[in-house]
Amino acid sequence: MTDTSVNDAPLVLAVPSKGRLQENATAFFGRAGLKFVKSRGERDYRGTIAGVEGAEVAFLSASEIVAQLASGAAHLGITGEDLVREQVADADAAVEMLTPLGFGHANVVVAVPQAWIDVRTMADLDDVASAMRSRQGRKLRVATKYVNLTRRFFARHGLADYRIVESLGATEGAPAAGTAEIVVDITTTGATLAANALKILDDGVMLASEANLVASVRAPWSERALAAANAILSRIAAEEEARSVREIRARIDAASETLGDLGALFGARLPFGASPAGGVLTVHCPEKAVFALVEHLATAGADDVTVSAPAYVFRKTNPLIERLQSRL
Ligand SMILES: Nc1ncnc2c1ncn2[C@@H]1O[C@H](COP(=O)(O)OP(=O)(O)OP(=O)(O)O)[C@@H](O)[C@H]1O
Ligand SMILES: O=P(O)(O)OC[C@H]1O[C@H](OP(=O)(O)OP(=O)(O)O)[C@H](O)[C@@H]1O
Ligand SMILES: [Mg+2]
Repeated sequence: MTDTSVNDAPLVLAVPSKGRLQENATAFFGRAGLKFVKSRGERDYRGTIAGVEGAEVAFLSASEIVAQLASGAAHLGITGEDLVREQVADADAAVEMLTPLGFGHANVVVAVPQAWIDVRTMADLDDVASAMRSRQGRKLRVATKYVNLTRRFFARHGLADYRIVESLGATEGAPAAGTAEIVVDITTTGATLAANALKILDDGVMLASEANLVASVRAPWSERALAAANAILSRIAAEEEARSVREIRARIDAASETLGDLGALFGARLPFGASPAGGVLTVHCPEKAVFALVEHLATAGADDVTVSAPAYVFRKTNPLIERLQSRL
């Protein structure tokens, strides 16, 4: 590749196109004003973003998104932390988790048959595994698709007498089918474990996962790609900030300096600066502090106190872009 092509490489944003994360991920980008355009119709696996220059959208499965972030084929993507920790050998070197997204919650857990009433902890499981090994000469079989997470977690608990049976689906059925004694799998409601008469060990939660916005450290971060990332991340951050703040406007007799330190008192700030006596004051404050602040302003003689929820709050810089830049 020549220098110009590297400098020109577009940003690739990888978006779940199927499975559990698809709907929430699409809604998430929609809230941030990021609308995907598929020029060749619904089955097109490549798209663009309306109004964002230099960005391509790749529609992929959650696990393929991890692979592309790890290799550097995609710059940004949404995927589950479970898949990142499982699929990427040195995840912290290859990718940066920019922010958790509040959906796609699921735990990766160690589950054993409910009938094993004396087995409640990893230490109990270790006893079972050692006994199987010494009395029956065979190893405890663990059905899972989370091979690497399982090896790491079992090693941390000093459990060595086991063998992994790789599972590609319907993992919870393995004990009943006789292909493994226990399972490591992901769960949200617990319904599938219960239906298969399995229980989670007390200390058997290996990872509490949720969907994350993830950046690739290895992708070709051309100037063009960085500019596109800036446009995307500033919209996402503006929507995130807007969701957590309320804007309060009021006519007030006193100058804003006489109101005390609104930052210390309410976690609020004056985005457009201090207001003079007899002027209009604009305050941004956390949602939970709204009524306390309104009462504080009323005490100072405020009138027409109007509270609204902004759609976006754009700042010169934002935590997402700062996190990304700190890694490039
Ligand atoms: N109850 C759940 N079960 C499984 N995954 C969940 C659940 N809740 C949230 N997730 C998240 O969704 C991710 C994708 O799971 P999903 O089953 O949708 O994948 P998929 O689209 O079938 O992809 P693949 O074909 O690669 O398995 C999981 O890795 C996890 O991070
Ligand atoms: O705790 P629950 O709410 O019951 O969810 C857990 C189930 O969901 C997942 O399977 P999925 O439906 O994604 O099918 P898959 O195994 O084909 O990915 C997971 O592998 C469990 O089987
Ligand atoms: Mg699945």
